[in-house]
Amino acid sequence: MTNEVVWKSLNISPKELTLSKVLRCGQAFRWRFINDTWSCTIQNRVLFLKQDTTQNKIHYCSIPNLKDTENIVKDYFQLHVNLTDLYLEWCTKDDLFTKNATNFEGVRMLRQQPWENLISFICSTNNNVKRISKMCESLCVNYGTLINVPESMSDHTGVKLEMPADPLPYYTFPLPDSLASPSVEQELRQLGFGYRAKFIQQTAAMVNKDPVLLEKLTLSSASTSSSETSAASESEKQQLREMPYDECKEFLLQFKGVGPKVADCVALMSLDKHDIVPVDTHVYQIALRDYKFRSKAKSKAKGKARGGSKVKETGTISKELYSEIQSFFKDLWGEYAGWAHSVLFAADLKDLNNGINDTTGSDDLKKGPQKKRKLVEPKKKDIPIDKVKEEGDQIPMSDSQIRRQERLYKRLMRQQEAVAVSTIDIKKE
Ligand SMILES: Nc1nc2[nH]c(O)nc2c(=O)[nH]1
Repeated sequence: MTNEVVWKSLNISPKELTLSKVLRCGQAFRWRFINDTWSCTIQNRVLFLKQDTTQNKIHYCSIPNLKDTENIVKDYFQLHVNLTDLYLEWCTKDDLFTKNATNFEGVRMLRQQPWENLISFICSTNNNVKRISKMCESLCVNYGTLINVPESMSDHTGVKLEMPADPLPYYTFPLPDSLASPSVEQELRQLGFGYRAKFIQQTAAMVNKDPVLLEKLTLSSASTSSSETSAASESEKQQLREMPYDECKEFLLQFKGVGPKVADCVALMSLDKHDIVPVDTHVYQIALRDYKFRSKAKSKAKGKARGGSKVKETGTISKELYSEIQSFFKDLWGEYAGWAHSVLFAADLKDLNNGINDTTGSDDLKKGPQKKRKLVEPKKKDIPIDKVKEEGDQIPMSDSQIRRQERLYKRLMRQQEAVAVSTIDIKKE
């Protein structure tokens, strides 16, 4: 590899893209920020980004210096979508958006690789951003491929550049074949993944043994088209990004550890389903607390209007309530509802708020009006929405913690329809 790096620039204002918000708002989990530079491995390169808000520029370069990096950046941030116009539209439609999105400009939806996104959100079940990030990093370090970054490089004019000093090497996110072997489950347990270890290994094994699944989930370039060398026939390929939402969701739900919320996060964050709002505790709380959402089904059936009463003691909600909340936001914000939700999700995260939202002194996210819930058996068809309370915030977790989580989780998973809706736990980071 030549030690030459070429920094290039895109003209883009913080209103259109604010890296410090977007790369920390619970969509992607592997971005590092060192010496004013963001970096992450993406499609077999390390991508470096610097934002200059005064000049309305984002500088980027990659190692190795590959020709398609500009396309990768534009595609990853979906720069063809005018976010300023979308904010204006959401503000016109929704006064609360106007109020809550203040200071949250430039939060756009990333367009991530579906395979990585799927595994990251399997990790996100009952978890917080910090721990999800540690797990993703751990997957890369243990199962990814090293990308060598020289300490010093020159730019294309020969001027010597110091790369941001980073003590940690860069690894790619592992492909399914690296995670598919049965021994991976035990290894991941030892690394502190708990019950997620099994889901990751099983999902990887499913994808690894089926060329059609592999093709659909591991897109090789920024485009939606598949590679010409694929073993899958045209009809089998049916690209997920072009598929209708229902079919796409059905496809995602076949994987282990994937429930409605995880599937919706992948549909929104990787597969162009821009209108989809993944419903978890926090979105549910935003609906109740800020939007005074009330379930119509409930008020019709029992003459009672409080949506809050619909989260059962099991911490689950019905499929109907899940779709009711999803439709509520879609009706409110329109075809980019999923993007709008991400702005409010970011605004609700304390890490991005310098503690402004730190009303409880202990949580990742603002607290809603919900009562403490006991964990009891959910009914069939209920979707677990709430966090399972965790005692520790560090990985590896203790064996007893893992066993406890497994017991709780298995109990929920036993129910026919009660597949996991992952949440970010609300522990302080
Ligand atoms: N509803 C959402 N849930 C999330 N979890 C997570 O890690 N990110 C999100 C998100 O953006 N929305």
